[in-house]
Amino acid sequence: MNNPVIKTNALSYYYSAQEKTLSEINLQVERGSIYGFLGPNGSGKTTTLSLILGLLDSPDGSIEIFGQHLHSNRIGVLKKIGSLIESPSLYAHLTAKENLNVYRAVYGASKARVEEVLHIVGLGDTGKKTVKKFSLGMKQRLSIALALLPDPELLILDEPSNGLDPAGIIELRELIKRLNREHGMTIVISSHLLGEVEKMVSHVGIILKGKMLFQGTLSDLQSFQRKGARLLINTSDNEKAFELLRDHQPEKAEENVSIAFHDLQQVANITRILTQHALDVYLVCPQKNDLEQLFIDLTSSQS
Ligand SMILES: Nc1ncnc2c1ncn2[C@@H]1O[C@H](COP(=O)(O)OP(=O)(O)OP(=O)(O)O)[C@@H](O)[C@H]1O
Repeated sequence: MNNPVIKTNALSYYYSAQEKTLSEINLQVERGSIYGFLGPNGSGKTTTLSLILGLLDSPDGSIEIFGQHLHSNRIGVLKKIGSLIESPSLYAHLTAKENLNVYRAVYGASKARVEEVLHIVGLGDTGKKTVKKFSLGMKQRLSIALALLPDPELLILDEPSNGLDPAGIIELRELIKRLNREHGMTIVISSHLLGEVEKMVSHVGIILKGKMLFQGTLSDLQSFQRKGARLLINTSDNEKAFELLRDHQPEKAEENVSIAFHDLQQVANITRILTQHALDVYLVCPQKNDLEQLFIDLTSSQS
């Protein structure tokens, strides 16, 4: 198996002596993966990513990137990482290309690379348009273009969807998938919304209050989610539906009847029972755990 691109070992961090912000985080990112780093606001995502990028000092535990200790190979390691952790300063009165040319010298990138990254992020045809006329999504893609200048092997994006409208989120998602698929980049993307990243990630790490609750492939997470999932049912007579589904240990959920969801065959069986008893079926809908519910389930499965 490939060596992981990022491997932290019992990574802990204190902003102040009294408060442990991160507690023994073992984060592992496989080469070629898109790793969704999920957690609610304040759970420690930015702190973890800042440590991985060498922006914060003196954690407990260790960080290995590309198989090397960050501590002793800082410059060599960081050269191969592109990141977007705080919005970079974009010059509003300059075009996308002019902005990239300002940063080009910093990264020692060629003029050809500027054209290349403009094209990759889909800003190749913005010509003379200055950044002040860009949408937020375009600004975000330009920020990613800056991170791509050094042609990194690993791209770390901290909450890049923040503030974007649905169209901007879709464009960003397509860009991330393309960078991974066509340019072989390993990507770490943090978010507080599972729904926002689950259409693109291959792996997921979930952090809550500085502790890693879950780490695995997206399908591992989906099987976990299914375990706690419920089926919502709404019919022309929910009282009767409740009685008919007694064997499934139904619960009342607002205007619906809710039962534990197992598989799609169960949906077919239930619909048949209900229609055979002349009930009109308005809704039979598997309700996947959202991130909030998942946190509750993951937390309770650990206690
Ligand atoms: N510079 C700092 N000094 C002291 N405490 C901090 C500092 N930065 C973050 N914290 C605290 O550390 C905890 C983790 O914050 P962090 O920013 O890593 O979380 P996050 O998951 O990235 O959340 P968000 O999505 O809101 O940025 C929070 O309780 C936060 O208040």
